[in-house]
Amino acid sequence: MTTDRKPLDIKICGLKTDVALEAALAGGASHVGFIFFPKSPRNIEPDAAGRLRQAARGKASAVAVTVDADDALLDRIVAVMAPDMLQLHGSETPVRAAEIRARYGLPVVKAVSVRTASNLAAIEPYRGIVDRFLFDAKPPKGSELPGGNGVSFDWSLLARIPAGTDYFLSGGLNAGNIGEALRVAAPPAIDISSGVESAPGVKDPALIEAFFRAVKDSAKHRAA
Ligand SMILES: O=C(O)c1ccccc1NCC(=O)[C@H](O)[C@H](O)COP(=O)(O)O
Repeated sequence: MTTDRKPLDIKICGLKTDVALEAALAGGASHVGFIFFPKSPRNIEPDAAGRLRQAARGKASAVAVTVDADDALLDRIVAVMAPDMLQLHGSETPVRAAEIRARYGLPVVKAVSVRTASNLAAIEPYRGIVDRFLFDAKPPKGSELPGGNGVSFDWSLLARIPAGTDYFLSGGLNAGNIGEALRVAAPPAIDISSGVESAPGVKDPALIEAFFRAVKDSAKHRAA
């Protein structure tokens, strides 16, 4: 059987070490993400991220994740790390997203937090401005992190997204639930962070490998 579906993009986010990066690349990550948010256990300095992104060059797209960053921080990240893509994971407006895209000439991913169908309407003003969305769960009460909380949302809500919308399905994915997530939402791309960690901010190569294996197994399952 042949299919004209694009291969699934897979982003491993919150990388901080060579070992974790190697595991992500060995598994076949299309994207590797670096978090620039001091409150996060995954926070990384631009020069360290630049060294890792250099090792990923030609193998995976490097994504710089920021939260309502000002131009000074973005200038520094872009100059030092040279990302392929910018992920905006805060309350950036469509105007701000457009400014950032124009200023750096880089593709922009806008994170949107989802709990109910009405949250998905939030993407409409960003259409034609950003290159891709990332649908994540709303952070649990009390969390200081807008992402990386290991919480998922109702994937069936994504059935309402207009066909052709490019997005990462994110939030609470792991080797145990990715098969079901792919079956329910059939997303063009997926993103994972805490589901491949042994402790907050500590990526576990064995969990990364298990995640890629689960993705492959589920694809085999669906093709059979
Ligand atoms: O991961 C973080 O610590 C983080 C902090 C601040 C903004 C964004 C953050 N993560 C962004 C991501 O793209 C995560 O991969 C995404 O939220 C999914 O995380 P998880 O539910 O842990 O898989």
